[in-house]
Amino acid sequence: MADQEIPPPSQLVPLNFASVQTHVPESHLWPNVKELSAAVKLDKRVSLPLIDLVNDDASELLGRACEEWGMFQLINHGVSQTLIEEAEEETRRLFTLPAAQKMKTLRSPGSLTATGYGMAGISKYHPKLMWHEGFTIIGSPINEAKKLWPNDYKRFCDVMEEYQRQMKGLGERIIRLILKFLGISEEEMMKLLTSTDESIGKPYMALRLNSYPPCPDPGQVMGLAAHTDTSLCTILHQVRSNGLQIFKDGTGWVPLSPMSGTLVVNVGDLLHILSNGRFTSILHRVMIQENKEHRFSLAYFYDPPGDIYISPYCKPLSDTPQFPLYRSVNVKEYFAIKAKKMGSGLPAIKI
Ligand SMILES: C=C1C[C@]23C[C@H]1CC[C@H]2[C@@]12CCC[C@@](C)(C(=O)O1)[C@H]2[C@@H]3C(=O)O
Ligand SMILES: O=C(O)CCC(=O)C(=O)O
Ligand SMILES: [Fe+2]
Repeated sequence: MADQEIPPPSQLVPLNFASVQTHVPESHLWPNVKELSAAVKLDKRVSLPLIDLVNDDASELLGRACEEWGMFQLINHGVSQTLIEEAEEETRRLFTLPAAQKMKTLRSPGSLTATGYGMAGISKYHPKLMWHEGFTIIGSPINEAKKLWPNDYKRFCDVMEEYQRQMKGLGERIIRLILKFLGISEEEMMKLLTSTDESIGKPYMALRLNSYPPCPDPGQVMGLAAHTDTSLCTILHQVRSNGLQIFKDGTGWVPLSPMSGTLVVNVGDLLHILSNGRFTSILHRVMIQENKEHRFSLAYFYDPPGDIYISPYCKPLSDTPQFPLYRSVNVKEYFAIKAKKMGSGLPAIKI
C-alpha cells in the first residue's frame, strides 16, 4: 500500500497510520529524537509515590506527592476495573476504524473545546508531527459517535459518559483532599468544585483518548512532545505499556512504567497556580517504544468551569509573609493565553 499524501502541518490532520508499512514520512521524522532518548536516565526508572485513597493520611500523602513529584499513582480509587476495561475496548474500537471514518469527526481547527478526532493541540508548536492521534470528548460524544457508528453508537456513548462521570467524581475527591492539605476552607473549595454549574461558564473538563500506533522506526518519532497539562489535575489510564516520561528537577527525563490497577494522576497548571507554585505542574512526554505495540491511554482533565477565577492561595496566618507569584486568571482566559503562548502559559501570568 502506498503511503498517504502528507497534508501540511497547519491542517492538523493525523496521518493514516495504517497505511505506513515501512518508512516514516518526512513530516514525522524528528531530527533530535536520538539525542532526546540518549539523555533519558534509564537507570533512574522511578516509581511514583503510590497512594491509597482510603488511607486516613491520604490528604497529607497527596499534598507531599504534589510538592515533590507533581505526579503519583492511586490505588483504591473506586473506579471499577470493568468500566476501565470497557473504556479501553471502546478506545481501541474507535482508533482501529478506517481513517476516512475517523476523519468524519475531525475537530475544527482553532476550537479548544470541541469533541472529535484530531492531533494534540500542541502539534501546532512543532515543525514535525507526532506519532499520535487523539479523540477529545467534552460533554456528550453522541453527535460524533453517530458519525462513527451510525447504527451502533450507543455502546461508545454509554461507556464514555459513565467513565467521565466516574473520573469527575474521583477528580473532585482528589482535589478536595489536596485543597485540605493547602488549608483552603470548605467555602472556598465549593467555588472551585461547582463544576457542573453552567452559570459560571462553559465546562472545560475533557477526556482525551490517545492512540500511539506501532511505528516502523520508533527511534525517530515523537509520541507526544513535552508539555504540562492545562488542568487542576489529570487522571491518566495507560493501557499496559511503557513510554511515558517525566522531567524531574535535578535528575532530568526519567521513564515510568505503569503499574496495573493504578491510575496515574498529575498536577496541571491550574493547581500549580492555585498552590502558589508549591505544587509542580509536571512536564511530561510520550516516546514511542520498539515493541510494535499499539499504545492507548485515556487522560481526563479535571478543570473548573470557564468563568471561575484561579488565584494563588497564600496562607493568611503563616509567620513568613507570602506573596502571590501569579496574577488571578480565569480558566477560559488561561486556556487562551496558553494556546497563544505556544503551550507555555505560566510565564505570561507571573507577577
Ligand atoms: C496548549 C494547548 C493544549 C490544549 C489546547 C491549548 C490550550 C489548552 C489545552 C487543552 C487542555 C484540556 C484538554 C485539551 C485537549 C483541550 O481542549 O485544551 C488540551 C489541548 C491539547 O493538549 O490538545
Ligand atoms: O499517553 C500518555 O501516557 C500521556 C497522555 C498525556 O499526557 C495527555 O493526554 O496530556
Ligand atoms: Fe499530558
